Amino acid sequence: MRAMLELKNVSHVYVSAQEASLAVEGLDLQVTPGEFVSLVGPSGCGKTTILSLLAGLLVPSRGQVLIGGEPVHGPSPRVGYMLQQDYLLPWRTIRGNVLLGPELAGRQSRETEEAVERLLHEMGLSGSAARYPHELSGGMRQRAALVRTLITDPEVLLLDEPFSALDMHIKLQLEDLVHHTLRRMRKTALLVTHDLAEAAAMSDRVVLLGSRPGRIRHIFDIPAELRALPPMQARREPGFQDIFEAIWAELEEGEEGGDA
Ligand SMILES: Nc1ncnc2c1ncn2[C@@H]1O[C@H](COP(=O)(O)OP(=O)(O)OP(=O)(O)O)[C@@H](O)[C@H]1O
Repeated sequence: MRAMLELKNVSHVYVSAQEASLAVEGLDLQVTPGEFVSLVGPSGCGKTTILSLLAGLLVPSRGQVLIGGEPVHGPSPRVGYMLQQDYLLPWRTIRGNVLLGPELAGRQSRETEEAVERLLHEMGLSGSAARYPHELSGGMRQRAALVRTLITDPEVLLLDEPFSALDMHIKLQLEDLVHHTLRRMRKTALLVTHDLAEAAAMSDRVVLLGSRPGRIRHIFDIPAELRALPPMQARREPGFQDIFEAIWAELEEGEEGGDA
């Protein structure tokens, strides 16, 4: 099967007037259509750099970055981004925020409006569509941000710590909702997170990176019986602790080896 996301021997150097620093080196990764993959690793190992390369916000210093088999030449509507901060426009209602993407793309239609209402309903936001962002809780705002990302129908979602600013119980609920929605829509997703349990509960595979420079240390396949479950349920399975501890042990080994 052709990869939806592909990094081929990718390295990236940040260059400033004072110095050049090698952020990631020799990355090879393929993510198949509909797969959910997480990137974990110590601070500074290049997780955000990888998302920026895939989003077309950075050009790799070496190697190739491909989406759907095509080289990335800049931001593309095939790719949606969800971040820790929701970046909802405070002067627009939730519905107005969600409709911004289609408006800018000149794709306003009855179908789009119906799709917005459907997604708002699925995210439990129908009753809040006419409210402004400051009137909503953090979890509701992130659900609105997810609707805004999904309404442009990207094939790929890049998720940069989208749950990290939320209270634990809201975070667990949102993990389930995002997992369910992306699976149902058969989206390909790459999640950056510092939370190893979140990565293990939500993903098909977990990519562990080492740092200085960022390199792939190990790729963990999540057992099929866990993958079939919603994240909250997967966390309660006996096999969950084993995979969590395997990732943790590998992360610690890297740090002891001066990798962090
Ligand atoms: N704009 C930049 N200019 C110079 N160096 C940068 C820049 N952005 C990132 N770096 C460096 O590149 C490396 C990778 O950074 P990146 O932000 O991708 O890591 P990360 O794994 O996302 O970190 P964190 O987990 O702390 O968010 C780090 O050493 C960082 O200092």
